Amino acid sequence: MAARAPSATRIQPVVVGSKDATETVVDTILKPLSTIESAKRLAAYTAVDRHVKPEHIVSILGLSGGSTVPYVVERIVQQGREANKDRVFIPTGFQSKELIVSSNLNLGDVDQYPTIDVTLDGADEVDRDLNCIKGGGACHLREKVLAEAARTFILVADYRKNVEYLGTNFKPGVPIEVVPFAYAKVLQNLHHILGSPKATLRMAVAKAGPVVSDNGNFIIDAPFEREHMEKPYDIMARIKMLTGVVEVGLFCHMAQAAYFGNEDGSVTVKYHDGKVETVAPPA
Ligand SMILES: O=C(CO)[C@H](O)[C@H](O)COP(=O)(O)O
Repeated sequence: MAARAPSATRIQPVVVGSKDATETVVDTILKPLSTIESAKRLAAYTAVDRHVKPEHIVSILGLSGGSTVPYVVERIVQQGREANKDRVFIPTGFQSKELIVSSNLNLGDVDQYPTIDVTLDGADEVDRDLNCIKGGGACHLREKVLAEAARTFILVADYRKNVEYLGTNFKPGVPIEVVPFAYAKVLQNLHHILGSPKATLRMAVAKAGPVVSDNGNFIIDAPFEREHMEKPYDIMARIKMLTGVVEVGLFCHMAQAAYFGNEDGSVTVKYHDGKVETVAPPA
């Protein structure tokens, strides 16, 4: 099944718990898809068409949070009830769980399914080696668990996320989940030992105080200079060694492929072996 061309007038789906949930439902219903949303959807549809075949009736799929993954679910739902009746979908947290339930898909847990056929996930930025920054939505601990559990881990994003080096467009820094008791010490270590003087505790927007993850932890955003981001595995390992750090939002050597929707309606597919493919816009 070929992905449909993005349309400037197509209605954006209303998604329970999306990052845009602050918009009213009426605004969301009336708003046509922007170029960026079209790009996200095109990448998501193409990835689903390639990795979640209608004939793959029995499969376990991991789904993350973020604003791109709802388009993954939209495409999976379009495959129909029969294709989805025996599939099990594993969420990473509140948002993706709501999405699975409201889409009438079968909900599972990684406790029951520690091996997952395919995990599809968004990303904040992806480099030329398919290393990525994740955790803009503070879900990266669970997302990493589902990425590791997956036989195939696929990234889906729009063109802004397709970069040579991490940190090119995504400026808040590397998301780091920390145990609340340890946050001040981890911040101090990031500032003075690991070379991220601007690392900050992420504050909530519609609540006083810090963002609290689905695991009850805090999130630190730590920007690093290019020299560190060119070797993301090294800096990830050093951050992870700090006492109190639960997980680092750098996913290195994990993805098999990344799908990027482009402004012109094409999709760039990058593979872990360095191959790059351009899927032309649908006629
Ligand atoms: O890592 C994530 C959540 O922790 C998201 O995948 C990432 O923030 C990308 O989000 P979006 O699809 O909204 O751009």
